[in-house]
Amino acid sequence: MLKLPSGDTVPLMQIALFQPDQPTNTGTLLRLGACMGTPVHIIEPCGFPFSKRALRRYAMDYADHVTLHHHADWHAFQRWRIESGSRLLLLTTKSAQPYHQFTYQPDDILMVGSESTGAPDYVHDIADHRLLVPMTANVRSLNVAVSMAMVLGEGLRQTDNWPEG
Ligand SMILES: C[S@@+](CC[C@H](N)C(=O)[O-])C[C@H]1O[C@@H](n2cnc3c(N)ncnc32)[C@H](O)[C@@H]1O
Repeated sequence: MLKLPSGDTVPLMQIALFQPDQPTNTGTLLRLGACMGTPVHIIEPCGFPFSKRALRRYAMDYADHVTLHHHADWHAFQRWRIESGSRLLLLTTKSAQPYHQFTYQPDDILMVGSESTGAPDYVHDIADHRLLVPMTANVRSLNVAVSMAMVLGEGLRQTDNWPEG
């Protein structure tokens, strides 16, 4: 759920980046959030200095059009998430659940792991569901932003929650 300043809540899919390493990927995901009207949560520590200047450098002016939540650490994110009551869906190559055969809810939180190490066990343990984008054999993984774009697209398609142009 997204809480509006009025206190009302609206069901809205949100995306979360667990300890991102690469500012260019973070910029791409912020741009995705800006274009899809999807709030973005960034969970520290990041592998780069997090600043308004860095965001504008990598997300350009799209940084001005995204609802961004910056969490000091995993515990801060978890506190917010539990209060939100939304499901946490972790995108991971370690799942056997294909993302396109999963049923989404309009207020799901889609999370990606860091580029270098993915998500640690404690995130896997707490996730409500873990989703895989099926790949060909002998490859390791998709780019983090590409995997999120695919899954977010399917989630928005199923819930018919596209942004109004
Ligand atoms: C570059 S990958 C991480 C690779 C990392 N070395 C590992 O072992 O998890 C970064 C993130 O992209 C997402 N990702 C990449 N490919 C994926 C796939 N095929 N299915 C689901 N998530 C994927 C996951 O969230 C992953 O944590």
